[in-house]
Amino acid sequence: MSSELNKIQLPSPGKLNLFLHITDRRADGYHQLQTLFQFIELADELTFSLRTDAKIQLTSDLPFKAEDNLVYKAAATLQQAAQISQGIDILLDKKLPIGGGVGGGSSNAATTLLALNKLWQLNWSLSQLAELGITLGADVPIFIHGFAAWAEGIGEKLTPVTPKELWYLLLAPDCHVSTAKIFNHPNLPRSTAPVTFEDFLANRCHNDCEFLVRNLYPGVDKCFQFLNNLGPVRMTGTGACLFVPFDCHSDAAKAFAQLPNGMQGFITKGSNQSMLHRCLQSLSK
Ligand SMILES: C[C@@](CO)(OP(=O)(O)O)[C@H](O)COP(=O)(O)OP(=O)(O)OC[C@H]1O[C@@H](n2ccc(N)nc2=O)[C@H](O)[C@@H]1O
Ligand SMILES: Nc1ncnc2c1ncn2[C@@H]1O[C@H](COP(=O)(O)OP(=O)(O)O)[C@@H](O)[C@H]1O
Repeated sequence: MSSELNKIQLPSPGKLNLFLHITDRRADGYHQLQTLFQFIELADELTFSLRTDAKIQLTSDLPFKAEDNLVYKAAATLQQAAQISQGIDILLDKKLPIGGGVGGGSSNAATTLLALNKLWQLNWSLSQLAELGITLGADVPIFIHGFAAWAEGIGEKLTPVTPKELWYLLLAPDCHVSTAKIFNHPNLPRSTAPVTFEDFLANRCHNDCEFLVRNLYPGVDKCFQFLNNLGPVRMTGTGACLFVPFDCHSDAAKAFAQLPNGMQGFITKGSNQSMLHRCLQSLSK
């Protein structure tokens, strides 16, 4: 890559938790998980342009202060950790549902760390960036590493796996589920016995948050019941998004066509390598 690089545009893809089991709760309140992360081809877009001063300027149409955005926090945290006096202009074009369990905030933070590592010529390793990233959100490391993974711990112990790259009908119910609210709820199951990848392949896995979220959010339950007529539904993360797998695009499209007006749905493909990393690889050629 050219050392004169001063602008870069990168995708920031979402993820699905193909299953999510809670196996324990740590003394600090965080939950021990087993989950399988796979990327989807649906993505936000971020544009980064170097500034001549040290300011970090973020433009987005999200309805909260730039300083509260994980993109800004990622840039500021890296700038401080690397003791860099260069700044950045960032434009965030949001396409992923917010607070939906597709990990948009964490993905945006990871894309920011990877982009600034290049533009600020820091040469940090992926492991260094992931270590910094986990202080911003539990899912940042998976987006930094960019491969589908079996995850344990709080989501940071990653083993690459290659589940089938199916097509998904993804539905975003019209509500935001707070991750903290679900994890703090007394009725959340917290002692699912550990499973293996073979259990996943044999369809012996589920999402431990799903039942509770459907109970607390009638809008999620309504979408769940609708999708249940189209195929095996599952929730991603702590919700609210739901997905149904299909073997091919045309089957997913047929199901999509049956969505009632007003339900926000997407057809997207699962991917075992993040489109961000495919893009970074093609830039380095
Ligand atoms: C559980 C997952 C699975 O992908 O849910 P989604 O957010 O994607 O729905 C994520 O790891 C979530 O990651 P993220 O949304 O970044 O969570 P964080 O900001 O780190 O944590 C939000 C809050 O959730 C709780 N929390 C989070 C992760 C975890 N393993 N145990 C927890 O108990 C903590 O109370 C924490 O304060
Ligand atoms: N760049 C960002 N994109 C989305 N949400 C963000 C971002 N920065 C901060 N947030 C905050 O993080 C919360 C969780 O957002 P998101 O990552 O989309 O959820 P999830 O982890 O459930 O997929 C939002 O409600 C919002 O307040």
